[in-house]
Amino acid sequence: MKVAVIGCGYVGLTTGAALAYLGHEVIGVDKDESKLDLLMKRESPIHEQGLGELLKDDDCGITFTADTAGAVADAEVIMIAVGTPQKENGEANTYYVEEAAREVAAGLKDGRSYTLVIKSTVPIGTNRRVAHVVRRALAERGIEVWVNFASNPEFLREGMALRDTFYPDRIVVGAESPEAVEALRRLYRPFLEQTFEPPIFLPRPEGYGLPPLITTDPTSAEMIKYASNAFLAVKISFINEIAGLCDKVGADVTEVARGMGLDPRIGSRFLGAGLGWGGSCFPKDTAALLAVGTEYGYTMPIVQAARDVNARQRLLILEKLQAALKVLRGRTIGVLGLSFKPNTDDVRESPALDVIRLLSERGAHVQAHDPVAVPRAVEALKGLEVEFKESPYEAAAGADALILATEWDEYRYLDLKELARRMRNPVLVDGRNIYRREEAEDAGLTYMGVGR
Ligand SMILES: NC(=O)C1=CN([C@@H]2O[C@H](COP(=O)(O)OP(=O)(O)OC[C@H]3O[C@@H](n4cnc5c(N)ncnc54)[C@H](O)[C@@H]3O)[C@@H](O)[C@H]2O)C=CC1
Ligand SMILES: O=C(O)[C@H]1O[C@H](OP(=O)(O)OP(=O)(O)OC[C@H]2O[C@@H](n3ccc(=O)[nH]c3=O)[C@H](O)[C@@H]2O)[C@H](O)[C@@H](O)[C@@H]1O
Repeated sequence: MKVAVIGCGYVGLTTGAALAYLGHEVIGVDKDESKLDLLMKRESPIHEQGLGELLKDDDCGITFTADTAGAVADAEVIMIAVGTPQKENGEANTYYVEEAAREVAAGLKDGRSYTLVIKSTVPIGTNRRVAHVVRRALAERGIEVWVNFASNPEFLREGMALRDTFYPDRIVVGAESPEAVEALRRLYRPFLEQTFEPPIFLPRPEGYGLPPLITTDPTSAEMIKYASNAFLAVKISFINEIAGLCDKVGADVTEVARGMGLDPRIGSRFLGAGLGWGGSCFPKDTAALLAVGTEYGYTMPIVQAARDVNARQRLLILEKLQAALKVLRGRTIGVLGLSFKPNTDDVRESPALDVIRLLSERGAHVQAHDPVAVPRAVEALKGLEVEFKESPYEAAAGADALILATEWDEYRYLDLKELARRMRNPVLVDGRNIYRREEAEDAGLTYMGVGR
């Protein structure tokens, strides 16, 4: 099928490249010139496992342009995957989605039919709103075009974006018209039936079954997306709340999570206590859900509490440091990890950066390391005096304490004795609970985890 994807960020680029690999004729549109320059050279503007390889793969014939109207004219399916950032009042900003919709409408051809899909995470009612925007624009142009609208929320995780796209847990389509559902069923058939030959670097996971296609109305589809993210955020905040109590009573939250997670009704995933959640989605999507509630005069105390607990997690780490060092002002603190999670260079709402900001506010000097996210962190932390180091050992050198903020694999196998030797004061705050206490203490470190 001919597909146009508007917005080549994490979602648009991953989806577009994967659909092109399946054999669809995909054209990706973006307005960001520096991004487009890289894409034209078939280089990935984001650090995402396998994406660079996929873009260079002969089977992935995706092309790129800045011209939305030209890209959509002959497309059968048009996907909008632009950002929906948080507004000051917490609401999701749908400006970019509506702008993209207007640009799409300007390119549609008289007498043709299209399926217009919203992949961005958008507040309830946005699909209807976009339909209105497009129909009005077409009426102004005085042309007759049949547009079938669909909401097709995305569930991929950064760092695993291609894996989640090729091997999804489910595909959700919210549409009023059977034509839209049929178009998306055709588009995704190779994923639904797993009939494609997996890319060499992305083998089909063992035991992976076929993903269900959930068809529903657009409003429910929009709600599925927000409810899923909010639930995951609540789950992490719940274990973090338990971790705080574990600290007080002397239990080990990793043991508690293991014991809880074996109950299939609970499940073991997303019970990792630590610095809390960040990223471009949980913070913004929980805020957006609360804002929708407010619009209807409806409070959502569980989602609110998840956010409160999450904000408190960052402060708890500082309290641990204060307990160990007494005074933070004038201290040197090493920070390992800057991205909001491993395997990505995304630092949006990163817990690591929040901790660095708090440390700087309290007069501590920070020296940080990250395997890939330093350039983005430099940008995000502009104005703060943070030193960026080439290796984790350099980040530890001369430090009064070291905080493990992001659990990159390379931090799992550090020579802890060497870290301790390089530090002025060998205090290790394990903000992701990846080390064993005995191992750290044997290496001469004073160990502090979260909830253990
Ligand atoms: N990042 C993630 O892991 C996931 C994100 N989402 C949702 O998907 C949406 C997109 O997120 P990301 O891909 O992370 O955003 P992003 O910020 O990485 O990419 C958005 C892209 O859209 C481009 N853009 C904006 N307006 C445009 C226009 N009028 N025409 C063409 N291009 C335009 C921007 O230049 C940018 O490259 C958001 O609503 C987000 O909540 C959903 C699931 C996962
Ligand atoms: O809507 C989105 O954008 C996406 O948001 C999340 O994906 P992502 O933000 O990429 O990353 P996650 O793996 O969910 O991690 C989010 C945050 O939670 C933290 N986390 C995760 C798991 C855990 O046990 N503990 C924990 O603190 C991570 O460190 C990270 O800061 C969801 O997992 C995706 O399904 C969704 O599509």
